[in-house]
Amino acid sequence: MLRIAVQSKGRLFEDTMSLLAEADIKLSTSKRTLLTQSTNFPIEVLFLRDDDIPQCVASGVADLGIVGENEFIERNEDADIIYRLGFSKCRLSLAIPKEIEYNGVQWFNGKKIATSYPYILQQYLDKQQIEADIHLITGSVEIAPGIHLADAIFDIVSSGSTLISNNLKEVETVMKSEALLIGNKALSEEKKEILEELLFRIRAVKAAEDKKYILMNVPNDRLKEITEALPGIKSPTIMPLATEGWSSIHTVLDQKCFWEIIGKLKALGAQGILVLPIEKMVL
Ligand SMILES: Nc1ncnc2c1ncn2[C@@H]1O[C@H](COP(=O)(O)OP(=O)(O)OP(=O)(O)O)[C@@H](O)[C@H]1O
Ligand SMILES: O=P(O)(O)OC[C@H]1O[C@H](OP(=O)(O)OP(=O)(O)O)[C@H](O)[C@@H]1O
Ligand SMILES: [Mg+2]
Repeated sequence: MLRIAVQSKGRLFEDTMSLLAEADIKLSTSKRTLLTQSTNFPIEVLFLRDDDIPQCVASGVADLGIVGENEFIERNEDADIIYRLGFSKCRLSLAIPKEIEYNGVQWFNGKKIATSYPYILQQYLDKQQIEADIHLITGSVEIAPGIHLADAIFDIVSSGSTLISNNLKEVETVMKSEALLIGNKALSEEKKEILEELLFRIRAVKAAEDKKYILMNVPNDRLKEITEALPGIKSPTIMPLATEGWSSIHTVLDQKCFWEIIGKLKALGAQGILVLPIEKMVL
């Protein structure tokens, strides 16, 4: 049985639980315990604070973990990055009071910077040859300049709205982050096999993300133009309709180019366009 450490509550929790659910890993959710076994897959889930996940995986207490890249790098623990999960995207940035005129990273020399990420910040400052005083705080970092606890902050930014509401501006982006699946470096062969099965499912779920299955009716004399306009995963499926002179085209489209393509297809004579979500995709 594989043991995976996940965040018990917070920013990573919901996406992590949805990913496991979409991979058809059922958990007994009736009682909220620290450790829950799956009822249909050889895995058990250990719920922890995200700070503790890297060490737990590196030491082998858990075989796998799902944690933010920022936290994984900060903890500097020896574990493998197995898969980049693509959710909880954010960045770690330096920010300063918005009225200050900023003239480059040298501004931070001799300044006091509040952060929960001292290791990543120190590495960055060393690289930039800046000497600053790092003030460690574990939460509400953005308030620090406002209460004269520090001159600047180094923290997570996503939409930037927390910075704005604290009268701060982002001046340097130090690293980008997303949720990672990390793994212990010495998994047994049996555990590696379970991990492969888990990865197979995760890949299928991820491949289907942002993809749509579309079907439409097209007059046969437009088939060539319409199929050429479709950037499907392979060539589309074409089937004759009961109505003489018409066919049905089925294909998979990227959500990103969806509206652009749909407009083109309609203009080329496609009718009755149906768009369906895809649950999983095995490529
Ligand atoms: N605003 C955001 N947008 C996107 N991702 C974020 C955001 N804030 C945090 N994250 C990501 O989610 C992770 C967990 O954030 P959260 O705020 O839940 O952490 P926490 O308060 O340290 O939780 P815990 O109680 O588990 O220690 C962060 O390490 C980061 O990778
Ligand atoms: O750029 P934004 O979209 O505003 O996001 C950034 C904020 O999000 C996180 O805090 P969260 O809201 O999770 O609260 P927390 O401080 O309790 O962790 C993070 O610590 C930042 O404060
Ligand atoms: Mg934490």
